[in-house]
Amino acid sequence: MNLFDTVEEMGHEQVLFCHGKDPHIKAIIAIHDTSLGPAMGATRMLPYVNEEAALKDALRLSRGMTYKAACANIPVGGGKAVIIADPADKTEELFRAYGRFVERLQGRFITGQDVNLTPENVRTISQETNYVVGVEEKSGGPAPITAQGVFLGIKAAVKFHLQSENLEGLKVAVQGLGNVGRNVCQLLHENGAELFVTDISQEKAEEVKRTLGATVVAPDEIYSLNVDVFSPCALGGILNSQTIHRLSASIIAGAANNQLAQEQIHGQMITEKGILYCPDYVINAGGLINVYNEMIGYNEEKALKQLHNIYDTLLEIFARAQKQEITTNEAAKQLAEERIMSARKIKNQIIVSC
Ligand SMILES: NC(=O)C1=CN([C@@H]2O[C@H](COP(=O)(O)OP(=O)(O)OC[C@H]3O[C@@H](n4cnc5c(N)ncnc54)[C@H](O)[C@@H]3O)[C@@H](O)[C@H]2O)C=CC1
Ligand SMILES: O=C(O)C(=O)Cc1c[nH]c2ccccc12
Repeated sequence: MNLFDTVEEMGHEQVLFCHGKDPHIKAIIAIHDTSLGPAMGATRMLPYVNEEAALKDALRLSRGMTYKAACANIPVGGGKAVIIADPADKTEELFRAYGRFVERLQGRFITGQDVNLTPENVRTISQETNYVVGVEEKSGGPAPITAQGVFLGIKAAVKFHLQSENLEGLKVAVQGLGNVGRNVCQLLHENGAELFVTDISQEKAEEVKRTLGATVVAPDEIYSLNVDVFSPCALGGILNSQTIHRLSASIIAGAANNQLAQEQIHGQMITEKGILYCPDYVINAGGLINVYNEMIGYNEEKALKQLHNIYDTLLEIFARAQKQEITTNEAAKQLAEERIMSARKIKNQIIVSC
């Protein structure tokens, strides 16, 4: 990968390679765009197969955060960080060292808990920096709010694509029953939907079967079920050339980040199959909305209003995509870029007039 060509093409402002010998640490902080405000994005820890995979993840996730904030109409920018390590090798020193890197950015980047980090790990990071939000005790964690946003997204997609405002009897396949997926299942069940679920944890699947009457399937079977909605709430990259042709759902609406393995190619394949795709960074903005409001002083009414905007924003994106004959992903990107451009113009006007 030619690094500067890639960041130029993707539009990143800054990429930081954080390295330390004692304690040993390798982390990448990617700051995509701060036109709308400081870059926000949670930190994940994974034993990436190689450094290029880690960099790609950080670059793509941070750009997704910029679009997420812009589509949610929140005045923050996009960033994301990855710590390259096996979660089995976590130490207090590692998290403290990472916290010092974040502190040195003096608020240009604000982070929190993502894949493989616990609230305790985030508390350790916050011993070295104030630029951490969303530690569980304060707000109950962002996952339940993210799930509410996904639920609203499913409702918007059902209204647009199936011309129905009622979820009664709707068949939904949920992949991943973690903090978000489990809550999505609960909301769907309460609204009369029929659930088909999978998780690599048999225990989690059994719990949802027992409490919500869901049908449990093996992880690989989730794609080919005869359902109305496929809701990916586990991993990224699951919409690819192997899986898309197996789908019979007419709507894709889930929480996972980076669902499309390759945005253009797979976004197009989905559209050609007549499937309505809810762009991941639009439908899963609830977590960001929650931590942002926590940061500025939580006001429930305001946070819920922003959350409910996910419904209208998705309807606007679906209509735009239909009208211009583009993918929903392209329509969402257009909307985000328009908002960022106008924020930049206003900033420049202020600078010029001073
Ligand atoms: N927690 C939040 O507020 C937000 C989460 N997201 C994204 O949503 C997704 C889910 O997040 P959480 O629920 O917080 O994570 P989590 O780690 O609590 O849950 C993920 C679940 O997926 C399961 N899983 C992993 N591989 C699987 C496979 N191959 N097949 C089936 N199940 C599998 C895991 O066993 C786990 O139960 C992630 O991609 C995350 O990046 C996005 C925005 C906000
Ligand atoms: O939506 C995402 O991918 C996020 O990273 C949202 C998020 C959850 N917890 C946080 C803490 C600080 C900044 C963003 C987040």
